[in-house]
Amino acid sequence: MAAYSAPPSEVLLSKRVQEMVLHGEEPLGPYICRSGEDNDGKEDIMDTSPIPIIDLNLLSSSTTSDNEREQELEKLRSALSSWGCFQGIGHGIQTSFLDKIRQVSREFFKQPMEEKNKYAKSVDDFQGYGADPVPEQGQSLDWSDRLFLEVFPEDRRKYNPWPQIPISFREVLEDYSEKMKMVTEITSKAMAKSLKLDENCFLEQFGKQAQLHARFNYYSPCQRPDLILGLKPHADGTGYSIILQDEVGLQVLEDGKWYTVPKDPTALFVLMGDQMEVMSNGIFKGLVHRVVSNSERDRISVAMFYTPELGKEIGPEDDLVNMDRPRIYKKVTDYAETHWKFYQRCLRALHTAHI
Ligand SMILES: O=C(O)CCC(=O)C(=O)O
Ligand SMILES: [Fe+2]
Repeated sequence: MAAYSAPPSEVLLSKRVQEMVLHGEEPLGPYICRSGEDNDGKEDIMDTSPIPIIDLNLLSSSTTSDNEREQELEKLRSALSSWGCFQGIGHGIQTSFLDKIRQVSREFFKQPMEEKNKYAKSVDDFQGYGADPVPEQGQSLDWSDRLFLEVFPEDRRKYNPWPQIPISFREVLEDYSEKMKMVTEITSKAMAKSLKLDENCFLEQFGKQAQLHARFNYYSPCQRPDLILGLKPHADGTGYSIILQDEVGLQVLEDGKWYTVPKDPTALFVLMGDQMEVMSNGIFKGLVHRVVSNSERDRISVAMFYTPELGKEIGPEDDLVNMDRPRIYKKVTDYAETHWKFYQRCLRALHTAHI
Protein backbone atom coordinates (compact mmCIF):
# COMPACT_ATOMS: atom_id res chain seq x y z
CA MET A 1 0.00 0.00 0.00
CA ALA A 2 1.39 3.42 -0.92
CA ALA A 3 2.51 5.42 2.08
CA TYR A 4 0.26 8.37 2.64
CA SER A 5 1.30 11.15 4.90
CA ALA A 6 -1.70 12.91 6.38
CA PRO A 7 -1.41 16.59 7.22
CA PRO A 8 -1.24 17.29 10.97
CA SER A 9 -4.58 17.34 12.77
CA GLU A 10 -4.29 21.07 13.42
CA VAL A 11 -4.28 21.62 9.66
CA LEU A 12 -7.21 19.28 9.07
CA LEU A 13 -9.21 20.88 11.82
CA SER A 14 -8.46 24.44 10.82
CA LYS A 15 -11.25 24.19 8.25
CA ARG A 16 -14.90 23.61 8.97
CA VAL A 17 -16.68 20.79 7.14
CA GLN A 18 -19.26 23.37 6.02
CA GLU A 19 -16.42 25.29 4.35
CA MET A 20 -15.13 22.16 2.63
CA VAL A 21 -18.61 21.49 1.29
CA LEU A 22 -18.84 25.05 -0.05
CA HIS A 23 -15.57 24.49 -1.91
CA GLY A 24 -16.73 21.14 -3.24
CA GLU A 25 -14.05 19.23 -1.33
CA GLU A 26 -14.59 15.51 -0.86
CA PRO A 27 -13.74 13.41 2.17
CA LEU A 28 -10.70 11.76 0.62
CA GLY A 29 -7.27 10.71 1.87
CA PRO A 30 -6.85 11.66 5.49
CA TYR A 31 -10.53 12.10 6.10
CA ILE A 32 -11.49 8.54 5.40
CA CYS A 33 -12.51 6.49 8.38
CA ARG A 34 -15.53 4.55 7.34
CA SER A 35 -16.32 1.75 9.73
CA GLY A 36 -16.55 -0.64 6.76
CA GLU A 37 -12.76 -0.86 7.12
CA ASP A 38 -13.14 -3.33 9.95
CA ASN A 39 -15.69 -5.56 8.29
CA ASP A 40 -15.32 -5.17 4.54
CA GLY A 41 -18.30 -2.88 4.44
CA LYS A 42 -20.64 -5.72 5.31
CA GLU A 43 -22.55 -4.03 8.04
CA ASP A 44 -25.72 -5.24 9.55
CA ILE A 45 -28.02 -2.24 9.59
CA MET A 46 -31.57 -2.67 10.77
CA ASP A 47 -33.78 0.13 9.62
CA THR A 48 -37.02 -0.78 11.28
CA SER A 49 -36.23 0.15 14.79
CA PRO A 50 -37.56 -1.59 17.87
CA ILE A 51 -35.88 1.03 20.10
CA PRO A 52 -37.86 1.19 23.37
CA ILE A 53 -40.25 4.09 23.91
CA ILE A 54 -40.77 5.36 27.46
CA ASP A 55 -43.55 7.68 28.55
CA LEU A 56 -41.95 9.95 31.13
CA ASN A 57 -45.35 11.24 32.15
CA LEU A 58 -46.34 7.78 33.36
CA LEU A 59 -43.20 7.76 35.53
CA SER A 60 -43.68 11.13 37.16
CA SER A 61 -47.32 12.15 37.13
CA SER A 62 -49.35 11.96 40.34
CA THR A 63 -52.38 10.88 38.33
CA THR A 64 -50.75 7.68 37.06
CA SER A 65 -52.02 4.53 38.80
CA ASP A 66 -49.45 2.54 40.79
CA ASN A 67 -49.86 -0.31 38.41
CA GLU A 68 -49.18 1.79 35.31
CA ARG A 69 -46.17 3.39 36.96
CA GLU A 70 -44.70 0.03 37.97
CA GLN A 71 -45.14 -1.29 34.45
CA GLU A 72 -43.42 1.73 32.91
CA LEU A 73 -40.58 1.52 35.47
CA GLU A 74 -40.04 -2.11 34.53
CA LYS A 75 -40.02 -1.12 30.86
CA LEU A 76 -37.41 1.51 31.67
CA ARG A 77 -35.20 -0.92 33.60
CA SER A 78 -35.38 -3.43 30.80
CA ALA A 79 -34.67 -0.77 28.12
CA LEU A 80 -31.60 0.52 29.92
CA SER A 81 -30.21 -2.89 30.73
CA SER A 82 -30.55 -4.22 27.20
CA TRP A 83 -30.32 -1.21 24.89
CA GLY A 84 -28.93 1.52 27.12
CA CYS A 85 -31.32 4.04 25.61
CA PHE A 86 -34.91 4.98 25.00
CA GLN A 87 -37.03 7.33 22.95
CA GLY A 88 -38.61 9.59 25.60
CA ILE A 89 -42.14 10.87 25.12
CA GLY A 90 -44.51 12.50 27.61
CA HIS A 91 -41.74 14.82 28.85
CA GLY A 92 -44.09 17.79 28.97
CA ILE A 93 -42.14 19.99 26.55
CA GLN A 94 -44.27 21.36 23.72
CA THR A 95 -43.24 20.24 20.24
CA SER A 96 -43.45 23.90 19.15
CA PHE A 97 -40.67 24.68 21.63
CA LEU A 98 -38.59 21.71 20.42
CA ASP A 99 -39.05 23.12 16.91
CA LYS A 100 -37.76 26.47 18.16
CA ILE A 101 -34.48 25.03 19.41
CA ARG A 102 -34.11 23.07 16.16
CA GLN A 103 -34.80 26.30 14.28
CA VAL A 104 -32.26 28.50 16.10
CA SER A 105 -29.65 25.76 15.68
CA ARG A 106 -30.25 25.65 11.93
CA GLU A 107 -30.20 29.43 11.70
CA PHE A 108 -26.85 29.57 13.46
CA PHE A 109 -25.21 27.05 11.12
CA LYS A 110 -26.80 28.66 8.03
CA GLN A 111 -24.89 31.88 8.56
CA PRO A 112 -21.75 32.79 6.59
CA MET A 113 -18.43 31.49 7.93
CA GLU A 114 -17.32 34.98 9.04
CA GLU A 115 -20.30 35.21 11.36
CA LYS A 116 -19.87 31.72 12.84
CA ASN A 117 -16.14 32.22 13.20
CA LYS A 118 -16.82 34.99 15.71
CA TYR A 119 -17.51 32.11 18.07
CA ALA A 120 -14.69 29.90 16.80
CA LYS A 121 -12.73 27.91 19.33
CA SER A 122 -9.09 26.99 19.05
CA VAL A 123 -8.40 23.34 18.26
CA ASP A 124 -7.68 22.63 21.93
CA ASP A 125 -10.73 24.38 23.40
CA PHE A 126 -14.04 22.76 24.17
CA GLN A 127 -16.37 25.74 24.14
CA GLY A 128 -17.26 27.47 20.88
CA TYR A 129 -17.76 26.69 17.20
CA GLY A 130 -15.53 24.15 15.48
CA ALA A 131 -14.51 20.53 15.62
CA ASP A 132 -13.68 18.50 18.71
CA PRO A 133 -10.29 19.08 20.31
CA VAL A 134 -7.43 17.69 18.24
CA PRO A 135 -7.66 13.93 17.81
CA GLU A 136 -4.45 11.99 17.92
CA GLN A 137 -2.48 11.87 14.73
CA GLY A 138 -3.95 9.53 12.14
CA GLN A 139 -7.50 9.58 13.48
CA SER A 140 -10.29 10.34 11.11
CA LEU A 141 -12.32 13.48 10.80
CA ASP A 142 -16.07 13.48 11.45
CA TRP A 143 -18.22 14.98 8.68
CA SER A 144 -19.80 17.48 11.03
CA ASP A 145 -19.34 20.85 12.70
CA ARG A 146 -20.24 21.71 16.28
CA LEU A 147 -21.01 24.44 18.66
CA PHE A 148 -20.25 23.39 22.21
CA LEU A 149 -21.45 25.43 25.21
CA GLU A 150 -21.47 24.89 28.96
CA VAL A 151 -24.86 25.70 30.45
CA PHE A 152 -24.80 24.36 34.02
CA PRO A 153 -23.63 25.05 36.65
CA GLU A 154 -24.64 28.59 35.89
CA ASP A 155 -21.50 30.16 37.31
CA ARG A 156 -19.44 28.34 34.67
CA ARG A 157 -21.57 29.76 31.88
CA LYS A 158 -19.43 32.03 29.71
CA TYR A 159 -21.52 33.98 27.28
CA ASN A 160 -18.80 35.01 24.77
CA PRO A 161 -19.12 31.85 22.66
CA TRP A 162 -22.94 32.03 22.77
CA PRO A 163 -24.16 33.22 19.35
CA GLN A 164 -25.81 36.63 19.22
CA ILE A 165 -27.51 35.74 15.95
CA PRO A 166 -30.18 34.51 15.73
CA ILE A 167 -31.16 36.96 18.40
CA SER A 168 -33.41 34.53 20.19
CA PHE A 169 -30.61 31.94 20.48
CA ARG A 170 -29.60 32.82 24.02
CA GLU A 171 -33.11 32.95 25.41
CA VAL A 172 -34.15 29.73 23.70
CA LEU A 173 -31.06 27.88 24.95
CA GLU A 174 -31.55 29.17 28.50
CA ASP A 175 -35.13 28.01 28.43
CA TYR A 176 -34.21 24.66 26.87
CA SER A 177 -31.49 24.12 29.50
CA GLU A 178 -33.99 24.66 32.33
CA LYS A 179 -36.34 22.18 30.71
CA MET A 180 -33.53 19.67 30.27
CA LYS A 181 -32.65 20.00 33.95
CA MET A 182 -36.22 19.06 34.74
CA VAL A 183 -36.01 16.06 32.41
CA THR A 184 -32.78 14.93 34.12
CA GLU A 185 -34.55 15.07 37.49
CA ILE A 186 -37.48 12.96 36.30
CA THR A 187 -35.16 10.52 34.51
CA SER A 188 -32.64 10.16 37.34
CA LYS A 189 -35.41 9.51 39.88
CA ALA A 190 -37.17 7.03 37.60
CA MET A 191 -33.93 5.17 36.90
CA ALA A 192 -33.34 4.81 40.66
CA LYS A 193 -36.90 3.65 41.30
CA SER A 194 -36.69 1.12 38.46
CA LEU A 195 -33.82 -0.49 40.39
CA LYS A 196 -35.73 -0.29 43.71
CA LEU A 197 -33.29 2.28 45.05
CA ASP A 198 -33.91 5.52 46.91
CA GLU A 199 -35.21 7.88 44.23
CA ASN A 200 -32.60 10.54 44.96
CA CYS A 201 -29.53 8.32 44.93
CA PHE A 202 -28.39 9.08 41.37
CA LEU A 203 -29.20 12.78 41.72
CA GLU A 204 -26.96 12.81 44.79
CA GLN A 205 -24.15 11.15 42.88
CA PHE A 206 -24.46 13.76 40.10
CA GLY A 207 -24.31 16.43 42.79
CA LYS A 208 -25.88 19.87 43.18
CA GLN A 209 -23.34 21.32 40.76
CA ALA A 210 -23.98 18.64 38.11
CA GLN A 211 -22.82 19.73 34.68
CA LEU A 212 -24.98 20.17 31.62
CA HIS A 213 -23.25 20.87 28.31
CA ALA A 214 -24.97 21.60 25.01
CA ARG A 215 -23.47 20.37 21.78
CA PHE A 216 -25.13 21.57 18.58
CA ASN A 217 -24.13 19.26 15.75
CA TYR A 218 -24.46 20.16 12.08
CA TYR A 219 -24.04 17.37 9.54
CA SER A 220 -23.47 18.74 6.05
CA PRO A 221 -24.56 16.61 3.10
CA CYS A 222 -21.67 14.45 2.00
CA GLN A 223 -20.86 13.35 -1.56
CA ARG A 224 -19.28 10.15 -0.30
CA PRO A 225 -21.36 8.84 2.60
CA ASP A 226 -19.77 5.46 1.92
CA LEU A 227 -16.40 6.86 2.96
CA ILE A 228 -17.03 8.93 6.03
CA LEU A 229 -19.31 9.06 9.05
CA GLY A 230 -20.96 12.16 10.45
CA LEU A 231 -19.74 11.04 13.84
CA LYS A 232 -17.59 8.00 14.53
CA PRO A 233 -18.80 5.15 16.78
CA HIS A 234 -18.39 6.10 20.42
CA ALA A 235 -19.95 5.90 23.85
CA ASP A 236 -20.52 9.18 25.71
CA GLY A 237 -18.38 9.96 28.74
CA THR A 238 -21.43 11.46 30.44
CA GLY A 239 -23.77 10.18 33.04
CA TYR A 240 -26.33 10.24 30.26
CA SER A 241 -27.16 12.35 27.22
CA ILE A 242 -30.39 13.72 25.81
CA ILE A 243 -30.57 14.14 22.06
CA LEU A 244 -32.94 16.13 19.92
CA GLN A 245 -32.73 15.48 16.18
CA ASP A 246 -34.47 16.80 13.10
CA GLU A 247 -33.65 13.99 10.65
CA VAL A 248 -32.59 10.37 10.90
CA GLY A 249 -28.87 9.61 10.94
CA LEU A 250 -28.20 8.52 14.52
CA GLN A 251 -27.64 4.78 14.87
CA VAL A 252 -27.21 2.69 17.99
CA LEU A 253 -25.35 -0.58 18.38
CA GLU A 254 -27.25 -3.42 19.98
CA ASP A 255 -26.14 -7.02 19.91
CA GLY A 256 -23.74 -6.39 17.00
CA LYS A 257 -26.31 -4.62 14.82
CA TRP A 258 -26.82 -0.94 14.05
CA TYR A 259 -30.34 0.41 14.50
CA THR A 260 -31.49 3.77 13.19
CA VAL A 261 -33.17 6.01 15.75
CA PRO A 262 -36.48 6.94 14.12
CA LYS A 263 -37.46 10.51 13.46
CA ASP A 264 -40.07 11.67 15.94
CA PRO A 265 -40.33 15.46 16.28
CA THR A 266 -42.00 15.09 19.69
CA ALA A 267 -39.40 12.79 21.28
CA LEU A 268 -36.17 13.23 23.21
CA PHE A 269 -33.73 10.39 22.76
CA VAL A 270 -32.02 9.47 26.04
CA LEU A 271 -28.84 7.41 25.99
CA MET A 272 -26.70 6.09 28.82
CA GLY A 273 -23.12 7.31 29.03
CA ASP A 274 -20.32 5.33 30.65
CA GLN A 275 -20.84 6.94 34.07
CA MET A 276 -24.39 5.60 34.43
CA GLU A 277 -23.00 2.16 33.65
CA VAL A 278 -20.55 2.65 36.55
CA MET A 279 -23.19 4.00 38.98
CA SER A 280 -25.56 1.13 38.19
CA ASN A 281 -22.73 -1.40 38.64
CA GLY A 282 -23.09 -2.48 35.02
CA ILE A 283 -26.86 -3.01 35.07
CA PHE A 284 -27.49 -0.12 32.69
CA LYS A 285 -25.47 -0.20 29.46
CA GLY A 286 -23.41 2.70 28.16
CA LEU A 287 -24.54 2.90 24.55
CA VAL A 288 -22.25 2.79 21.50
CA HIS A 289 -23.67 5.04 18.81
CA ARG A 290 -22.65 6.85 15.62
CA VAL A 291 -24.09 9.17 12.99
CA VAL A 292 -24.05 8.22 9.32
CA SER A 293 -23.69 10.89 6.65
CA ASN A 294 -26.16 11.49 3.88
CA SER A 295 -25.56 12.62 0.30
CA GLU A 296 -28.78 14.58 -0.05
CA ARG A 297 -29.79 16.16 3.22
CA ASP A 298 -28.17 17.97 6.03
CA ARG A 299 -29.09 17.24 9.62
CA ILE A 300 -28.89 18.97 12.97
CA SER A 301 -28.99 17.56 16.46
CA VAL A 302 -28.73 19.11 19.89
CA ALA A 303 -27.07 16.85 22.44
CA MET A 304 -27.30 17.76 26.13
CA PHE A 305 -24.59 16.04 28.14
CA TYR A 306 -25.46 15.47 31.78
CA THR A 307 -22.33 14.75 33.80
CA PRO A 308 -21.53 14.59 37.54
CA GLU A 309 -20.21 17.70 39.28
CA LEU A 310 -16.51 18.42 38.70
CA GLY A 311 -14.26 16.72 41.24
CA LYS A 312 -17.06 14.50 42.58
CA GLU A 313 -16.36 10.85 43.17
CA ILE A 314 -19.02 8.51 41.76
CA GLY A 315 -19.31 4.74 41.91
CA PRO A 316 -21.67 1.77 41.97
CA GLU A 317 -24.64 2.22 44.31
CA ASP A 318 -23.99 0.06 47.41
CA ASP A 319 -27.41 -1.58 47.14
CA LEU A 320 -26.51 -2.84 43.67
CA VAL A 321 -23.52 -4.77 44.96
CA ASN A 322 -24.18 -8.21 46.44
CA MET A 323 -23.16 -11.87 46.28
CA ASP A 324 -24.96 -12.38 42.97
CA ARG A 325 -23.64 -9.18 41.47
CA PRO A 326 -20.20 -8.34 42.81
CA ARG A 327 -18.79 -4.86 42.35
CA ILE A 328 -17.68 -4.49 38.72
CA TYR A 329 -16.56 -0.88 38.77
CA LYS A 330 -14.45 1.17 41.13
CA LYS A 331 -15.11 4.73 42.22
CA VAL A 332 -14.01 7.33 39.70
CA THR A 333 -13.63 11.10 39.70
CA ASP A 334 -13.83 13.31 36.60
CA TYR A 335 -14.16 10.27 34.35
CA ALA A 336 -15.12 12.58 31.47
CA GLU A 337 -11.46 13.69 31.24
CA THR A 338 -10.23 10.11 30.92
CA HIS A 339 -12.98 9.52 28.39
CA TRP A 340 -11.67 12.33 26.19
CA LYS A 341 -8.11 11.04 26.17
CA PHE A 342 -9.33 7.68 24.85
CA TYR A 343 -11.96 9.18 22.54
CA GLN A 344 -9.24 11.03 20.68
CA ARG A 345 -7.72 7.66 19.86
CA CYS A 346 -11.11 6.25 18.82
CA LEU A 347 -11.16 4.10 21.97
CA ARG A 348 -13.52 3.70 24.88
CA ALA A 349 -12.28 4.47 28.42
CA LEU A 350 -14.69 2.28 30.38
CA HIS A 351 -12.07 -0.40 31.08
CA THR A 352 -10.16 2.14 33.20
CA ALA A 353 -13.07 2.03 35.68
CA HIS A 354 -13.17 -1.77 35.89
CA ILE A 355 -12.08 -3.34 39.15
O1 LIG B 1 -26.14 13.79 16.31
C1 LIG B 1 -26.58 12.91 17.05
O2 LIG B 1 -27.70 12.45 16.95
C2 LIG B 1 -25.70 12.32 18.13
C3 LIG B 1 -24.64 13.23 18.63
C4 LIG B 1 -23.72 12.54 19.58
O3 LIG B 1 -23.69 11.36 19.73
C5 LIG B 1 -22.78 13.37 20.36
O4 LIG B 1 -22.73 14.60 20.15
O5 LIG B 1 -22.07 12.77 21.23
FE1 LIG C 1 -22.58 10.76 21.51
